Amino acid sequence: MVTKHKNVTKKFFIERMNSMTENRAKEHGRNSNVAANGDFSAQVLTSNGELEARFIEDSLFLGSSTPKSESPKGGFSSPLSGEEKRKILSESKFQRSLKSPILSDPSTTLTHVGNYKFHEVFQLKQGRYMDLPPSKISEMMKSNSLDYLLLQNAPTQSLLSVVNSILDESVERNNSEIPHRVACLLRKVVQEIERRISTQAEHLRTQNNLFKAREEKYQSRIRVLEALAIGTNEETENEKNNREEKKKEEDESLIRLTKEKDQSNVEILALKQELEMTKNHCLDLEKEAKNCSFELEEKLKTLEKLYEDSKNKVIELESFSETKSQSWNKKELIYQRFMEIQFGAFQDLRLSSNSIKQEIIKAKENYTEEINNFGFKLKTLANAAQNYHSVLAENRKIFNELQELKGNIRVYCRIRPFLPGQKERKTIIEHIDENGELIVANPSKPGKDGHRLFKFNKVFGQASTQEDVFSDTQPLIRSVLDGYNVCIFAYGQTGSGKTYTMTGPNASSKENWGVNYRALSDLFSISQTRKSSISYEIGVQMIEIYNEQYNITFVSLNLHTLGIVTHYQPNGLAVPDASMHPVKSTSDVIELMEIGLKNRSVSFTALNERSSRSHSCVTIHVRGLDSKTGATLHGNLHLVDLAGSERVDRSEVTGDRLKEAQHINKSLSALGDVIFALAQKSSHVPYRNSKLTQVLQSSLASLRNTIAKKDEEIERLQLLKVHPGTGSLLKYTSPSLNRESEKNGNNVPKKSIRNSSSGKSLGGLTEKTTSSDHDNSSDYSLEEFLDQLKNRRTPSQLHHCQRAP
Ligand SMILES: Nc1ncnc2c1ncn2[C@@H]1O[C@H](COP(=O)(O)OP(=O)(O)OP(=O)(O)O)[C@@H](O)[C@H]1O
Repeated sequence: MVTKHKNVTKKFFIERMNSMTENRAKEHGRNSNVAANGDFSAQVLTSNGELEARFIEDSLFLGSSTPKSESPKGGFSSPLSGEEKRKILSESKFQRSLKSPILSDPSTTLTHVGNYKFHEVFQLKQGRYMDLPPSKISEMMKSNSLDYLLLQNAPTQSLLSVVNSILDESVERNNSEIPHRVACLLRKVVQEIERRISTQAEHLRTQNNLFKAREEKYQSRIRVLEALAIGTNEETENEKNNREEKKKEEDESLIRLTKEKDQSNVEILALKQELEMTKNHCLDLEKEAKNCSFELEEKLKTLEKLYEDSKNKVIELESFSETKSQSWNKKELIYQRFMEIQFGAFQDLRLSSNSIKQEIIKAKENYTEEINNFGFKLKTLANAAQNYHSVLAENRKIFNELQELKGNIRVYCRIRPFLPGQKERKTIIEHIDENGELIVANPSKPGKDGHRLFKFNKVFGQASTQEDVFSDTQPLIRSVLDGYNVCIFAYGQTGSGKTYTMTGPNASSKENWGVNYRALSDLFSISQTRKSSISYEIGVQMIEIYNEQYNITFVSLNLHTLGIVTHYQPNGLAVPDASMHPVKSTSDVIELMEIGLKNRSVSFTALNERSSRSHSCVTIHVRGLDSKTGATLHGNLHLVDLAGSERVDRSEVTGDRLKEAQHINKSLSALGDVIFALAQKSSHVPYRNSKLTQVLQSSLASLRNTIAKKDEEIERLQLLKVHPGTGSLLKYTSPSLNRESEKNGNNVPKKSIRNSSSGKSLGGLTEKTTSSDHDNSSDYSLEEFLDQLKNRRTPSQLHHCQRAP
């Protein structure tokens, strides 16, 4: 059985080798007799343990296929002996199975060597070697490339072919002599071949030893296997299977290991790269560490310095805090003392606050008591206040009755002093009585005729002030606020001081204020004192009458001519377009009146540098509302500054100025007529004879009622006669127009009536004239006006007188 197994194994090897040989032979395209004969020269065990039989064709012996060779084994004829050839052949037979790296694939050896192509060299045909010139052979021999390549890289078969060719050529030519150089070449070739053979032989010996060892090994295995096979075929089979499985596992493990190895290699590579990177990184870190350490050293130095500084500062601060704490300790002590004082004061305060509290309680009680008393007193006062209004009304009534007793029409005379620069003359004023009598001297007439007596309500001398003049007017202002109409006229010849008396030289100083401003100022002050019971509204109108035409002096500087007013205007001027300006204070009135005065018509005359050529009329309307009763009061105050009257011949005026003078005189005569008619209770009062009387119609009409019926609306008329105190001026007549006054004997001395030589009683109007002479220097128109009052002369007569030379 063992033998059988041996044969099977041997057979297996043989078959395997044959198949390989066949394949090899196919590759080389030739028939291998050796394979066919089942001859194999060697067995090769691969590293995997796989037996592989290789038939290695040795090209060295394939050279026997050369057609020229006579040798059945493909040998070649050479000078070698037959023994040597056999030896070579026997050795070749064995070595044929060996693989020679040099001879294994001649086709793959160099095809290009240096500048020479290998096949060119070995394609040199027979006979050419001999034909080569010595120089060419020498060159070839000298050529390292040829020599080297020929020997080192040329296939052995080729080398042998070359040698054979050379030898064959030499034999054919029967030339026993071989050129030296060829011989050298041959020797070299032969040497190379010998070297190769010896190398191969050495290699083969080594291989042989190896094979022998392996063979022994395999044989021992075979023996083991045979033993095993003898033991049990099944086990063998199993073992075989196990072996195969093991082999498979080993293969798998090998593959796995290989993979693991590859993987490990990859990992190693990655690790190496990582290591490299880490090294670089470490280098960078080292650099950074160096830099950092350098910086840290610097910082350390700085910090040390700072530490030193801070140490010093700490020392300083400690000393400073020491001093501070000492000062604070001192302060604390002071504060403690202060607190103690404060605490003591606080205690005192608490005590005093308690006492104040007690006092407050007491004061509260007193206060309550007083409040109660006050309440009681207040009730009494309320009762008194209730009575106050009735008392006030009573007072007003009594006051106005007193005014009426004094006379509703009053005439005052003011003597103007000499003006600075005026020629000093002897005054004609001889005596001024406190009762209103004025005695004027006429030096041109001797005896009794040289004196004239005039009677007025009051005469103001040359030394009288604006205040003195106003003092007698003042009560009338109160009457306006009580609802009376008051008319104050200033008349007199040009330059006698009418405007001075009514307005004053300038409004800037209160001392110089005339009747107008003082009256208004009084009006406002009285209205203020009464405002708790009566609230007043005050308005102002101002017009001028120039050449029998109206000018509304507040409107503008341009004169504004209006038509004649025909309708009756109660309590106001009969001029519809004269605007009413509400005023709140005296300054408002001053402002308005200054505008009016600027607009007033003035011109130069021989008697007065700046003569007022118009009648100026300021009307103040007062409306009072009694807050308790709701009753309303209406009163108005006319302040009339009449134009200067003059004798036309004396004033030496002509043209427009003459016309102005005539208009002025005419209107003054008309005023005299109206007053006379009113005093006479005449059925006809000639208001329409002049614009002046038309404008004042409503106010003058109430005068008539006053005279007729005492209970009705009362009008008061005050005539301020102003004349210069020079000797050249007129004899004067003093009218007292109040019949009631006359009855009471208040205003008109009986003596005057008795002594009247030329005058007649005119229903209460009396006059006393001590001289009937008409002084040429007298004021003609005024004279006429007064004469009219005395003699009831008609305006036509007056007109006639004016024309008389
Ligand atoms: N009582 C007085 N004291 C001082 N100067 C006075 C007095 N009265 C008038 N004068 C002065 O006399 C001059 C004439 O006065 P005023 O202009 O008032 O007269 P008049 O009567 O209004 O004149 P006319 O009728 O022409 O307008 C003025 O310079 C004025 O200052």
